[in-house]
Amino acid sequence: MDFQAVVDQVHQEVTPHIGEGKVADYIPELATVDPKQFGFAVATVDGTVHSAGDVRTPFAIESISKVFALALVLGKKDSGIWDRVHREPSGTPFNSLIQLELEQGIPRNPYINPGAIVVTDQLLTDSGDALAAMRALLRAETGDAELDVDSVTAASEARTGDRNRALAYLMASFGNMRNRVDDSLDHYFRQCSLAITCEQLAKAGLLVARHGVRADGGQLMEREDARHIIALMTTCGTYDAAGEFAYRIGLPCKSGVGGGILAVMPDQCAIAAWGPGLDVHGNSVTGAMALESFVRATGDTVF
Ligand SMILES: NC(=O)CC[C@H](N)C(=O)O
Repeated sequence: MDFQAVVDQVHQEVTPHIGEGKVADYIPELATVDPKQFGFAVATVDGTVHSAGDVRTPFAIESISKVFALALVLGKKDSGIWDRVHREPSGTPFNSLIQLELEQGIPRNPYINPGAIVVTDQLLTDSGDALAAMRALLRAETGDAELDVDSVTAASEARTGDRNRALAYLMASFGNMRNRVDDSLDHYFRQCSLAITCEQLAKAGLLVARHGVRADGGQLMEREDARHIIALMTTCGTYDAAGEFAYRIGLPCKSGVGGGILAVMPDQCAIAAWGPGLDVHGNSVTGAMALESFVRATGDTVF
């Protein structure tokens, strides 16, 4: 398939819509991002990248980091993580508290905020430094030794992170946190603030598309673990819009409020779309549009 032609077509189709949606403003630093940006990149499993638009502009990875945190935790056998987080779609917003109390502090899945905080807490226990582990992984998979946290965004997340604190302390009250709540949250806020470009995200996503095989050929996790990560992207990766994403796009996706969406076509490619304007569920408007257009052009879905 001529992926570059497909990527160019996607870019052309989305261009009239660039700027649509609303940038996240509950994290003040994200509100300063120019909404009139858009990038689209496809990395095929052989490592080739095709891209168009603003594909070398860094943006905050936000909740897409949850995929990589889970990969690192699953890469270590017997972490016991599935005793601490379930695997069902929540049908609620990513930072909702309601279900968490009703379900005794066990989050519905690892891709909503409480689930991701538990995963980061586990990674902190396993590695001694969750942020360092994730940054090292992303540096290795993207080939960019400079990839790092945007400290202004991280400070902004921490300053306005009361909802995440409430989630974490509620879980602690049920005995579902292993480290000091503030320590785990510090790693969580910084992992969300890692700055990544669209091209880099597509490359890093190959880790998932290749079922755990790293850029250097090593195996981060077992093939079955990667299959689980992909399944959860389909059912929970875009929160209370996961059903709509499966219907419209038909690819496993993980979104973040920085406007990025990572999608994978297992054993074929990883696709990254970025547009800062979000819909009411916190998913990128142009990112979703781009993925829809990509699937229309290729005819490839997992269904
Ligand atoms: N959906 C998201 O990207 C949420 C991540 C964001 N850092 C938060 O914790 O609220």
